[in-house]
Amino acid sequence: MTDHASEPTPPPHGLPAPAPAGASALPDGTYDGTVVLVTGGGTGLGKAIAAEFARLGADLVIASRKEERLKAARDELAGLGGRVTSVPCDIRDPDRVAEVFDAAQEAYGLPDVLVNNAAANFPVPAEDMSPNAWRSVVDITLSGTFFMTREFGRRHLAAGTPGSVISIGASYAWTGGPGFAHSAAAKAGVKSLVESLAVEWGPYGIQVNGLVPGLMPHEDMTADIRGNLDRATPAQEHASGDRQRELSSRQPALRVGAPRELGWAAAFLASPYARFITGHTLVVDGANWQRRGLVSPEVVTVREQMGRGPFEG
Ligand SMILES: CCCCC/C=C/C(=O)SCCNC(=O)CCNC(=O)[C@H](O)C(C)(C)COP(=O)(O)OP(=O)(O)OC[C@H]1O[C@@H](n2cnc3c(N)ncnc32)[C@H](O)[C@@H]1OP(=O)(O)O
Ligand SMILES: NC(=O)C1=CN([C@@H]2O[C@H](COP(=O)(O)OP(=O)(O)OC[C@H]3O[C@@H](n4cnc5c(N)ncnc54)[C@H](OP(=O)(O)O)[C@@H]3O)[C@@H](O)[C@H]2O)C=CC1
Repeated sequence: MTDHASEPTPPPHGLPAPAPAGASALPDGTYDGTVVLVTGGGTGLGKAIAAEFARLGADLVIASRKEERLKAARDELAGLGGRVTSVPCDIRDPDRVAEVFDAAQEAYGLPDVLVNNAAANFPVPAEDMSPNAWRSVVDITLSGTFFMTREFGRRHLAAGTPGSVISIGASYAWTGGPGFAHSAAAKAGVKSLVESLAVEWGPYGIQVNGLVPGLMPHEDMTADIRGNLDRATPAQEHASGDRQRELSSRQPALRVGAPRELGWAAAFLASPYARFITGHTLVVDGANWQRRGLVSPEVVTVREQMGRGPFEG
């Protein structure tokens, strides 16, 4: 019998690194002749998702509020493959949403794939959250996602054509998100929409799935979200540029995710190789959301974590 106790244990090394940028598991040209609409496609994870579709031949439509960002991303994405157009839009406004689809149809045709990536979020203790702060996050994240999805569904039902919707979620849709009550509630709504609409629209050939990123730092992160990461890591780590290493040490994968890993998952979910997958939300986070310790850590209130004093009413 082997005495395992006497064998030295190799140090943990985490999950392997992803394939290099520019690689793809899907055949070249998988999205040739296909139109993909990505909300929030001008920044961060939305841009990374759009890039993977573009590499596989898709024509892209990216939509969000800020025209300058969209233009910069459009130029970047245009170098990857298909054509790219951008349409300024606040997804909270159903009329503007309809105009995005009109513009997309005029440019390339009715989008075959919709990626609901745009969302809003900032950490705030629930007792400090103003009604407008709540509404802003819930309206963008949940209502905006619904308005986009409804418009996509209506147009495909009218045309009798199939389609695929991917809505970007967050793992606190299952767990709750202390300090992010508005966003967690909205993302729980998004997950529920995925499940409802997959059944409603399956008979019409429309797939509806969710896709959840883990910690995937990128240069476009808002100051609010970046500030939250700063709280999670010691100040000297930011100064020395070692924050990435510090963040990695807090993940079961012993590394953070690369945005392209989310892009690859999106490209798979909307592809011909995933036609029987619908109503599902796929989590791409190296199992971080399932993490539990043998011993529970000490409770620290959200106010304390954010360095806030007592509630002042
Ligand atoms: C680390 C864990 C992450 C968990 C996973 C999820 C991640 C993400 O979702 S990351 C995506 C983050 N990206 C964004 O949020 C991009 C878009 N966001 C924004 O543009 C702003 O953050 C926005 C939502 C505040 C902008 O919406 P807009 O309607 O233009 O907002 P206003 O500036 O008018 O503000 C509305 C309302 O919200 C209050 N508010 C804004 N920031 C904060 C804050 N940091 N803390 C508390 N309250 C905030 C603002 O004061 C307004 O309320 P009133 O003052 O009562 O009018
Ligand atoms: N980064 C992370 O660690 C995680 C991210 N997520 C989710 O991933 C997705 C992408 O996040 P990430 O790339 O990090 O965030 P970003 O802040 O980079 O992207 C958010 C995008 O949404 C757009 N947007 C915001 N409000 C509106 C609006 N009212 N109408 C239209 N577009 C809007 C923004 O563009 P503009 O300002 O031009 O309108 C921006 O392009 C989101 O759904 C987020 O909730 C989930 C878990 C973790």
